[in-house]
Amino acid sequence: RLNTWESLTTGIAQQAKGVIAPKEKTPFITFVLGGPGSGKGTQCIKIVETFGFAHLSAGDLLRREIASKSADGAMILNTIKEGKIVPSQVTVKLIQKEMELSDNHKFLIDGFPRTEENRVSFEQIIGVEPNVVLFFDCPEEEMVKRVLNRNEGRVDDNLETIKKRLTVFQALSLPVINYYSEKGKLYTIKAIGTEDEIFEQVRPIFAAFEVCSQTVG
Ligand SMILES: Nc1ncnc2c1ncn2[C@@H]1O[C@H](COP(=O)(O)OP(=O)(O)O)[C@@H](O)[C@H]1O
Ligand SMILES: O=c1ccn([C@@H]2O[C@H](COP(=O)(O)OP(=O)(O)O)[C@@H](O)[C@H]2O)c(=O)[nH]1
Ligand SMILES: [Mg+2]
Repeated sequence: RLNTWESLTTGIAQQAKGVIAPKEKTPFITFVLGGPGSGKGTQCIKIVETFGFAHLSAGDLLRREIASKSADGAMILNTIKEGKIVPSQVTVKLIQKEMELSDNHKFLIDGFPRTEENRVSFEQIIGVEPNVVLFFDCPEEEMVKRVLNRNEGRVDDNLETIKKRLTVFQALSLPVINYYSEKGKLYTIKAIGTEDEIFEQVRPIFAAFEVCSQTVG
C-alpha cells in the first residue's frame, strides 16, 4: 500500500514539476532591430514558422496596453503619436510578463531595445543579455514608402510621425546597434528585396545556432 501511495505521490510531484517549473532551459534571446518599416515584424513571422520562437513585439504589447485602457494607456498613445520612446520600465515590465507566461524558451523581441536606456533597463530587470541581435538595414526612402503603405490603421503611420521616428532611430537606436556590433553579437541584414530574399539572409543565422544546440545536447 505504501509503495502504491509513494508511486502515486511521486507521480503527482513529477507532474506538478512539469506544470510549475517549465523554465528549466536557459532562455535564448534575439533582439530584432531596425528602423520603422524595415521589415522586422514581417521577418519575425517567418522566423517563428521556421525556427519555433515566441514572437514578442514591443510595439504590439504597447498597443495592447492602449486598447485595454490601462493606467498607462493615454501616456503610451501620446508617446507613440509623437514617435518618442515609452519609459523603459513600462516596456520591460510588459516584455517580462510575456516571457513568464510563455512556455517557450526561445524569444524574438521585436522593436526593442530602442535606446541605450532601454537596453540597460532590460539587462537589470530581466538579468540576461541577448544571444543574437538582428539589424534590418534599410534605406530611409524605402522605409517611408513601406510605412505609408502599411494600412494597419496605426496612429504613427503618417509622414509627420515617420520623420520624427527616423530622427529618434538615428539618435537613440543606432547607438544600441553599435553597442552590439562591438560585442560581436550583431547580424546585419540588407533589408531590401522580396520578403523571401531577405529571409534567405536570416535563415543561416538561426540554422547555425540550431546545429550548435544539437551538438551541446
Ligand atoms: N521586403 C519587403 N518588401 C516590400 N514591402 C515589405 C517587405 N517586408 C515588409 N514589407 C511591408 O512593409 C511594411 C512594414 O513592414 P513591417 O514588417 O511592419 O516592418 P517593421 O516591423 O520593421 O516596421 C508592411 O506593410 C510590410 O507588409
Ligand atoms: O520598445 C519600444 C517599442 C516601441 N515603442 C513605441 O512604439 C512605436 C511603434 O513601435 P513598433 O515597433 O510597433 O514600430 P515599427 O518599427 O515596427 O514600425 C515606436 O515608434 C515607439 O513610439 C517604444 O516606445 N518602445
Ligand atoms: Mg513592427
